[in-house]
Amino acid sequence: MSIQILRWNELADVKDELAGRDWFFGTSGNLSIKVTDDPLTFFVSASGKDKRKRTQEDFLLVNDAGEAVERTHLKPSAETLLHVEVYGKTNAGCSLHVHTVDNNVISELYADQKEIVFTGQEIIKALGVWEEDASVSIPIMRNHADIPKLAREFAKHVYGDSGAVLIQNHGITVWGKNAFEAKKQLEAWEFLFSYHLKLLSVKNSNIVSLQVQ
Ligand SMILES: CSCCC(=O)C(=O)COP(=O)(O)O
Ligand SMILES: [Zn+2]
Repeated sequence: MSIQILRWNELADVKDELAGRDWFFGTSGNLSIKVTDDPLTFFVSASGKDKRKRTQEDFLLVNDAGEAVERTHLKPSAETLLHVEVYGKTNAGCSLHVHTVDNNVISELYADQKEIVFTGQEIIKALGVWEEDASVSIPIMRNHADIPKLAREFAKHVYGDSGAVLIQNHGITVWGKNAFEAKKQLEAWEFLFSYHLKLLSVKNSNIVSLQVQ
């Protein structure tokens, strides 16, 4: 099987799994997977598609400028330049971007701090951190409608072959060695966001019920 078909299927399978989690609200989200290093080419999701559907037009091959390398009527994701930054600055092989309610709420709640830190959660090991009572943090950056500007700001947080960035009231982008590693990371961050919001909500309702007693 050609490397292109292998990578296409790998990305399509990850897309199906994220779709199964209902992480592609209203056509939001985009995904990419590296195909060749020199010259850089990668498959990126076509813009505006319903990412819950699996079709032959889900991805197109683009170059290091995020432009289609073959004639196609498909448009690369509007946020392809962020994927360009990931492959330009790291050795990552896959990048995933989803908008969830939890990642948007966390990004809004902690926007002023420009990051959120999590400590002492077992799931942190899925992020490759194995020390006892370890902490992990994820940067939170402002959203920009201008995509080249968004990509330039995003690039400031891109280093290391795996990583993650929250974009305020927009979504999370993660990258990793391959599709499996990127998805693992995405699931770990979303677990931490969901846990944190649930904890805040339980604590808050306990305070309210104590006040009314
Ligand atoms: C419909 S959400 C607005 C665009 C966006 O943020 C996104 O992730 C999806 O854009 P794409 O061009 O990749 O479909
Ligand atoms: Zn987006």
